[in-house]
Amino acid sequence: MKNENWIAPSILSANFAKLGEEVDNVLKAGADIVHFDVMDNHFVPNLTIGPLVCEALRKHGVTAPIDVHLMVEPVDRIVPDFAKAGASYITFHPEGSVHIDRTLQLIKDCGCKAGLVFNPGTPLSHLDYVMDKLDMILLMSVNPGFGGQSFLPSALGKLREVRKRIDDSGFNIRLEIDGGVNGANIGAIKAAGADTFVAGSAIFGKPDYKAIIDEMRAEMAKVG
Ligand SMILES: O=C(CO)[C@H](O)[C@H](O)COP(=O)(O)O
Ligand SMILES: [Fe+2]
Repeated sequence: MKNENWIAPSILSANFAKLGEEVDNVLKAGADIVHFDVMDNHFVPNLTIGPLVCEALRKHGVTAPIDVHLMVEPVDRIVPDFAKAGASYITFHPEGSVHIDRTLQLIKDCGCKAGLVFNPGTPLSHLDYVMDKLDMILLMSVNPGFGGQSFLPSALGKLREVRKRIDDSGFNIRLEIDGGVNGANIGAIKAAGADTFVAGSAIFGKPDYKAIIDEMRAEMAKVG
């Protein structure tokens, strides 16, 4: 199954002092979904934003899907709060949950789409018995915790492997890549099988969001 390509700006690199405006502008510039990085200063050495900010974006009028990437441990306690706050997708790292299957079910029971996130060094065996519960698989192409890092090329082989697993499964699961994505590497990333592209510093670091999003789409179009 072939999904539309989605560009997902990571608001980690946005100007938090005017977040509503930043999200409006990036969506107006052609972004498809909003990538929302949640860090707890425990699972990763950084501390960011929680359900209150997600709710504030919804109250501000954001209607695009919000893709909540939970870099927290433990995961379950915060899932219902994000669902109530308006999250569309909730993804988490297997290392953050004692019972992966239970957490995926919890996310779905809360009315959200569910996904698993793999650090560069996390084995794909965590996928083995849960493919039927997944709406998204997110591969990290940096170690999580900070924006602005360089893309790890080992992610390309891992993407190809997961693309095959998804296609073989017959389920409609999005394949998202996160970390160091930019106009220069997005074509190779798409060719390796991704359909959802998180980019933080590459978009918010530029003065013209539309120009960089257009460039990313043009680079993807080159690989078909
Ligand atoms: O989850 C993340 C970091 O843990 C971010 O989504 C990611 O790093 C995006 O930022 P950039 O595109 O600048 O690498
Ligand atoms: Fe992320």
